[in-house]
Amino acid sequence: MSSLKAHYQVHWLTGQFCESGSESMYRRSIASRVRFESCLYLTVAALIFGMFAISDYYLLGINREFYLLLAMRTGVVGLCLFLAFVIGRWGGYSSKVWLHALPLWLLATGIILIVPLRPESLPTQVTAVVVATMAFYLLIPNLLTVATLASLYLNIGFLAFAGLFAEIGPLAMLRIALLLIMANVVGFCALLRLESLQRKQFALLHEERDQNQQLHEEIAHRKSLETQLRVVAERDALTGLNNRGHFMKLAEKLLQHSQREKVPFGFFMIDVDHFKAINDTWGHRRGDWVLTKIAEVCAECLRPTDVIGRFGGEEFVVALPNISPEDAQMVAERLKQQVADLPLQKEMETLCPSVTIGIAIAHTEDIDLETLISRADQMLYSGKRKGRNRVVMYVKEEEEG
Ligand SMILES: Nc1nc2c(ncn2[C@@H]2O[C@H](COP(=O)(O)OP(=O)(O)OP(=O)(O)O)[C@@H](O)[C@H]2O)c(=O)[nH]1
Repeated sequence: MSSLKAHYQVHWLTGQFCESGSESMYRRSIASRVRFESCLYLTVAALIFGMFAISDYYLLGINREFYLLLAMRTGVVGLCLFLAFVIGRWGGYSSKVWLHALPLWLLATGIILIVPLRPESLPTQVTAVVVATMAFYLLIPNLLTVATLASLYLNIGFLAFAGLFAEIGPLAMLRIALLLIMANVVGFCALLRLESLQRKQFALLHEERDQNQQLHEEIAHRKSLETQLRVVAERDALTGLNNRGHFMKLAEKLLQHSQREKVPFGFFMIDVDHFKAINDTWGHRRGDWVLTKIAEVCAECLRPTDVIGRFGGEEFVVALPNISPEDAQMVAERLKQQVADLPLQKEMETLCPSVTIGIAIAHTEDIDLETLISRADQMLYSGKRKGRNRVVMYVKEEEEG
């Protein structure tokens, strides 16, 4: 936060950002507006300056001074209009500050040059210089240094020419100087205040935007942490299947839903045969690999609505909502076959993986998940006893027998 503040610190005298990066960013953000405003004000100022030719005519009549003034005014107006056009087209405020300064110096020169040609109308010219000074400060936006230098040039030049050509006494000179100093101080302070206020507003907006950005990043980070935590809490680290706890939650919901809808619900208990021998022969690392592959093919065999999980060790469980006993038998047989066809690593070519699957079906009766699991488990062990690599389904008679 404090580094942000330092980043957007405004200089007390120039009204600009102390850091050049921030200043360039600010200038870029207002470049097109400044270009338009400079172009507009410059055109208006040039036209007003030109229109004073009418008063020259009434004051001087047609004589050499009038023609000189007219030539000077025409030159200044023409150049100013040309520069206004150039600024409007290409006047990048951040890189071509001189282009914005040039017309001010031109206008100032024009105003100064009137003094020797019309020395008798000095009071009018003093008013014009005061107005021009204020206009430099207030109408040339965001260029405090440029406006200050141009105003100082105008004021000092005017005073010098007034002293040289207008034959005024020291007291009148002092009065004019004080008036011009006042105009400069007022103009400078007003523009300084405006510039720093605009930059402070810009800084506030950016700080807010940066904070929003940070907040968004924080939210995204938290969301990703949440997802990671959920994965850790719900997934089995080795196979990526649902872990036992999460599987039980999902299976419970599916069973309840099936009972509400009055549709059958199937449950598989799958156990890898002779898995200890696999571990003993090829080591635990390859044993892990076999478990992962079996988990993969099992998951691929199922419908999107079925839910599979690792129950523990080399045991997997599957919940199959809305499935008939015949379909359940078919799915289990397909699953057993997929495991038998498992593509194996070269070193494990002699391995013939197989699984025994116990199935229990909840028809429409009110039965809980624990009972279903225990029935499927009984069938699993019955299959193991009968020689493994088989599918055994729970049927009522068997329970009674
Ligand atoms: N590599 C590996 N082995 C595991 C993992 N979890 C359990 N096991 C092993 O799986 C083996 C299971 O052995 P048993 O319960 O005797 O069953 P089995 O050898 O598959 O024999 P049957 O189930 O009767 O066909 C044990 O040796 C466990 O150490 C595991 O995550 N990775």
